[in-house]
Amino acid sequence: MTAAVLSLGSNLGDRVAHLRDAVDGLGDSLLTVSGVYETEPWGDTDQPRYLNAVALVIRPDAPAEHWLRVARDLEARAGRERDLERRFGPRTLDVDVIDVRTDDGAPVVSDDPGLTLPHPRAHLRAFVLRPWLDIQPYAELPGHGKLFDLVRTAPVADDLAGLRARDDISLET
Ligand SMILES: Nc1ncnc2c1ncn2[C@@H]1O[C@H](COP(=O)(O)OP(=O)(O)OP(=O)(O)O)[C@@H](O)[C@H]1O
Ligand SMILES: Nc1nc2c(c(=O)[nH]1)N=C(CO)CN2
Repeated sequence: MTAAVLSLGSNLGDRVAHLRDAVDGLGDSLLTVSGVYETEPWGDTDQPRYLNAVALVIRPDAPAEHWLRVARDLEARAGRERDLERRFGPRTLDVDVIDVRTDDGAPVVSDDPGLTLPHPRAHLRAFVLRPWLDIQPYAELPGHGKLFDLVRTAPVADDLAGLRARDDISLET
């Protein structure tokens, strides 16, 4: 069994529909999903604001790579096009694998560029950590510490003001 934390983001087209389709696409694997946050673009500021959320998924006998395939499938279904000129540019749907745990709760750690775990930029991203805190308040990002500490220290703390909870949108199925 592996459990994974997936980050979902959208800033092109019908953002809510893209997030809802992604959550639907997780099917029986979905354990729970966070609230939705409107967030300032990170890494490349000249683009529309994102809607972000985080999902917790679980599946018997799934290796960590399974979650990367799931992420890529969901992005493809949302018609995501890669702009090689803009690494952090706009997209219909972005699904990142943030953290994967085995049966005993041990984190999967990998420096494979094809699947780096935990996600190498997650500790810098308020748009990942704040929604994650909604669903696992005592979670730890391996190598970086507790979420509740990360969101209270720079650089994440400085970016929290740019997040707005969208309580009018629910991704619960
Ligand atoms: N934990 C991970 N989650 C998702 N993709 C990963 C991960 N680790 C490595 N990758 C690789 O990163 C490559 C680029 O993925 P992608 O285009 O989604 O990046 P990005 O979303 O633009 O940037 P970022 O990963 O910083 O959010 C993919 O080919 C994928 O194999
Ligand atoms: N706020 C926000 N900014 C981003 C996001 C995202 O999901 N949310 N995804 C990116 C892809 O790497 C780049 N920047």
